[in-house]
Amino acid sequence: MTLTPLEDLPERAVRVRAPGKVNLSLRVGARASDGYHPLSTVFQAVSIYEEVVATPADDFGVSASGPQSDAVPTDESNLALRAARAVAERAGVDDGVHLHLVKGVPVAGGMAGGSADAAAALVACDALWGTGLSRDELLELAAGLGSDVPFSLVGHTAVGQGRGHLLTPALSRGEFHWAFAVQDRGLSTAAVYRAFDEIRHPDGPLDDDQDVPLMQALLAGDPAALGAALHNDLEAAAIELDPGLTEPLAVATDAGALGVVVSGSGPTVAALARSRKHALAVAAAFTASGVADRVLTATGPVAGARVVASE
Ligand SMILES: C[C@](O)(CO)[C@H](O)COP(=O)(O)OP(=O)(O)OC[C@H]1O[C@@H](n2ccc(N)nc2=O)[C@H](O)[C@@H]1O
Ligand SMILES: Nc1ncnc2c1ncn2[C@@H]1O[C@H](COP(=O)(O)OP(=O)(O)OP(=O)(O)O)[C@@H](O)[C@H]1O
Repeated sequence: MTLTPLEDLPERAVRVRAPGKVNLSLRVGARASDGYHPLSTVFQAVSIYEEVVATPADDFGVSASGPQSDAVPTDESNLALRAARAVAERAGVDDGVHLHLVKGVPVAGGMAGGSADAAAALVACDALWGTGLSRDELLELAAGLGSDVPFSLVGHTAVGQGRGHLLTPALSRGEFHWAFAVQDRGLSTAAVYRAFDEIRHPDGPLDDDQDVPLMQALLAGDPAALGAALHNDLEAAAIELDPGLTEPLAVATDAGALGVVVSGSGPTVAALARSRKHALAVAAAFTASGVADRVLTATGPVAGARVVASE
């Protein structure tokens, strides 16, 4: 990724980077009366980043550049803009801010790109305005913006419960290597959950014990065991809405991926590789077979939203 050179930043700019994510396991219960599904999920933050540059302004505004940035709304629905307004309201700040988003994470791709923008905007506005909000206050604002936003703040590896917003850090050893098959066409998260409701009718509480082998694989830093334990309850629903997704899943398996899974609500397909070299080989197989509009490689886990430049 190309970062804006420090000397090109406007006066008093704060630049924050936040990662995309993969759900290593995503277990989904029955839709509750608030419209959300209870989750038991294991998040890993990966080295595909959103960059948010916050500069002082009279009003609130947002712009975006990078792959698929045409698909990012620049009106009040933008999650980063909503995050900035939430910080201003909580801290009683009267100033405005301009946010420029450099998109690296696929848009509507199941890797929490908008959530990463929101987490980065929370951190950037807190730093720009010197509001000094506590970690807990930022996490509370994050949860109010979206289920995935708290994890984008925290990063690394974490178990998510509730709507996915209640986080417990998880131990993970070493570095895991990924290849991603990205599609230009996105999937709506709400539509995938609705398709899940049509296909599956979960009863009883979520059984966290099913992820014991996955947690052990993370603790041991064992990619083969992690590959075997990858799981996503939303995968069938994503495939129903986008049947072409079976192709990248099959290509990654043929290329020797240790495990392959639809990322979150899709349509990005995540393949776990043996090494960086193997991740490049899986990515090359995605490209050669024409099953992806774009391919990415990454490692995980990585840190959550962090200031990378401030002046
Ligand atoms: C698929 C995941 O990415 C897995 O981490 C998340 O569950 C989605 O998180 P998100 O994009 O931050 O989702 P939100 O913006 O909170 O919700 C979007 C929509 O997804 C559905 N939704 C989301 C989270 C959840 N636990 N149950 C749901 O049913 C709801 O219909 C909601 O209206
Ligand atoms: N800053 C933003 N960047 C991208 N999309 C945004 C943003 N703010 C709002 N959106 C809207 O949210 C939708 C989903 O965006 P996003 O890229 O976060 O999807 P996603 O990665 O599939 O989300 P998740 O994995 O959290 O379900 C987009 O189609 C867009 O309309």
